Amino acid sequence: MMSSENRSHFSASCSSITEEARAKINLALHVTGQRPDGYHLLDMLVTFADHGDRLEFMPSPTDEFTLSGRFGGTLAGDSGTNLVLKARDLLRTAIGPLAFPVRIHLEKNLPVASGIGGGSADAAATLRGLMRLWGATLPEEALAAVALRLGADVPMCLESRPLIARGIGEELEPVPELPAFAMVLANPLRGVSTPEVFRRLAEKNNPALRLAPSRPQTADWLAAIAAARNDLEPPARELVPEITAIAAMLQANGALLTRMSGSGATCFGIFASMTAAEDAAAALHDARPDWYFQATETVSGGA
Ligand SMILES: C[C@@](CO)(OP(=O)(O)O)[C@H](O)COP(=O)(O)OP(=O)(O)OC[C@H]1O[C@@H](n2ccc(N)nc2=O)[C@H](O)[C@@H]1O
Ligand SMILES: Nc1ncnc2c1ncn2[C@@H]1O[C@H](COP(=O)(O)OP(=O)(O)O)[C@@H](O)[C@H]1O
Repeated sequence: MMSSENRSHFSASCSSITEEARAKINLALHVTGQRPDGYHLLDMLVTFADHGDRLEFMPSPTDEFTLSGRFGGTLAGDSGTNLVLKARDLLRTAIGPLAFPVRIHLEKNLPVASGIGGGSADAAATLRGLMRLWGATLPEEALAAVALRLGADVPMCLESRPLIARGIGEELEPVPELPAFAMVLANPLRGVSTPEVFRRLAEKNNPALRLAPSRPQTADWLAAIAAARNDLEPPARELVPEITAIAAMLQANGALLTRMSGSGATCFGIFASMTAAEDAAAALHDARPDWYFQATETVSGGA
């Protein structure tokens, strides 16, 4: 039953709050070791796309969760295990009685289990949105701990701006010099299991990521990114051979640089302009209408 406090929240404000859950892109991902608990130590250069899922939050007499969007159906069957609801429940426990019932709607535009952190971005957007809706404040460390419990990528998705992430993703350093990139995200719509890719990794102690601290020019950044790696790409390519094909398609359509993001299978191509990226995405869509191609501009570090 709803308490009188909850009822007053519901009647006082039926306006909704929206949050963007931007796709996360690992421009580089170096696996540098493994912790005793099995988690891998990573060095990552990460940025975020101006494209992603969209969440809406509003007070409600009872908790509710609904889904829509191109990939909403993929998650509909197991909404009980959705990271959005895990984030809501963990935050509610941390906040206490202020956390009245909510209706949450998730427009799922990002492919699931695709290396661009859709679930992590949704969880982070839920933390941001519900903090606003509930008018709650939590010490920064407490919020960071809630985020990390939800997944290694959730702390960086809370930030959603260019950064270097180390450890398993809990050590974050902003990169304000990173420029925006015109990009195409490409995915053959075969989900990849992150633990399975890590299990197949042949070498766990690889050289760390080395980037000079300040490179304001896009061409310099492209050269630095090209010199880095995604160590998860070879094992992911074994699991999903289409990754090799999709990277070649991006290149054939004018990408200056292509790489896989996260544990795959999404690959990104960086283009000279948004017009070039949009033209490439349209041509790729015509070639494979059953795959996912999305032109997007990434956020700049200075934004
Ligand atoms: C690989 C990355 C790179 O950004 O991205 P995605 O491919 O998921 O997008 C992430 O580190 C993924 O983070 P996230 O998706 O939150 O992973 P979690 O749910 O915490 O972990 C899922 C499983 O992956 C493995 N895992 C994950 C992270 C890590 N540093 N080492 C690991 O070995 C573990 O087996 C873990 O049980
Ligand atoms: N809101 C959500 N969006 C996507 N996946 C989710 C969500 N909630 C739970 N999951 C589960 O989390 C796993 C990882 O999903 P996702 O974050 O999309 O992967 P990745 O980080 O590789 O892009 C999937 O197996 C999926 O079933």
